Amino acid sequence: MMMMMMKRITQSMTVMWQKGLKKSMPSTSRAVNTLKHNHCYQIRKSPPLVSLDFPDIWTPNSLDYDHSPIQKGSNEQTAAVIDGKSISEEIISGIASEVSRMKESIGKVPGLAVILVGQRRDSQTYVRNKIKACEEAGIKSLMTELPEDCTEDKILSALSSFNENPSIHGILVQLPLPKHLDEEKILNMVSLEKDVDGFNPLNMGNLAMRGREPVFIPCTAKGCIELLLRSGVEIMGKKAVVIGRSNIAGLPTSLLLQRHHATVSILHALSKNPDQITRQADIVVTAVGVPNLVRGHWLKPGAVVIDVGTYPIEDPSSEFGYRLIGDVCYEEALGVASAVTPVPGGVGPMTIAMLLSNTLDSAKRVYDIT
Ligand SMILES: Nc1nc2c(c(=O)[nH]1)N[C@@H](CN(C=O)c1ccc(C(=O)N[C@@H](CCC(=O)O)C(=O)O)cc1)CN2
Repeated sequence: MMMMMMKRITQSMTVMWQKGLKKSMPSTSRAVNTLKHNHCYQIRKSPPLVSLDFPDIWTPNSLDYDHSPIQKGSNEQTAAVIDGKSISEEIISGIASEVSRMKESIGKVPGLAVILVGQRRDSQTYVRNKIKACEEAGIKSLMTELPEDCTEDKILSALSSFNENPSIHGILVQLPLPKHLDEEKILNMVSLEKDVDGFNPLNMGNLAMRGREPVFIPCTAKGCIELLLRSGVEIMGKKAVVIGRSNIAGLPTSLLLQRHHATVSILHALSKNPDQITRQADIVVTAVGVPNLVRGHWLKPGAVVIDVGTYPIEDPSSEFGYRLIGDVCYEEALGVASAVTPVPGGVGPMTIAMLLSNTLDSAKRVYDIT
């Protein structure tokens, strides 16, 4: 009975839709031909896909930047500092124990391969830190360094040999790549089962889709969620704002927060009145690399703030002549938020811990260890 009623409703809806369509469609073929030449016909074609390929440039004109002086220590500190460095050390020490058990039981260890192209100082530091962390955890690492002007073929051939190497369970290409290289083509070449960065579009697509599981979750996004969970922050049902929509950090973090059932808004360089949107958020994750973008008054009292941004500024007094600052005006945030990650020592070390965790998971999958 129910089925029949449903069928009738569907049929009558189809008839109504067709009638409506007929009304708006010309009845003779001559009229159809005439329409093909005017813009009404165009409306029935799919609209062109809007490209995301322009860079999100955060200029003072695109945003209501607040240039008022930073309120250093004027408010009493309400926020706890989320110590990403020590949390990451704890995680890496757990990974080291698992690796040592794996070695004892099957005589194998996880292996990570890193490809670094060019001489960017920041990329060199991150890769050095990744290799050092692998050593601490007992993970084998291989590294291929290529010159700035290397050809795409050189990278593809290095990738192909790592893809085939059974002692390598994770492969990453350090980003960004020099401009002349086709990042998409290169990342597509990383075998899905070894894509520990989670940047293969199939992994990212599966992360975005209901009922699908990515093989790997991008490390920075995973690190942000891990920091929230380990700090006892509830995500389900909370309003989260992610500032930035990069493939490396903003996009996967917004997808992962959705998976954890937050209500997610994404802000970018063309967003209007970003401060009004962030002020409603329980959780703010910012990943744009604009120093001090998020001022104290951008935050709701008690919000949790995760700062992914890192921006080097000259500092002759520091060991390497520079120091890093984040997207968040840290001193102001401390007086408004309930918890804040510092830069350095917040999300950065977690990115590396999550890379090791993905590499260990990959090896466990290969050797069928639970
Ligand atoms: N292939 C990838 N490329 C890039 C990624 C990535 O996840 N995969 N993310 C960023 C850079 N990144 C990892 O590669 C990364 C950034 C920062 C840190 C970190 O530990 N930062 C420290 C400070 C380090 C310093 O002394 O400069 C901190 O914040 O405390 C680790 C990894 C872009 N590219």
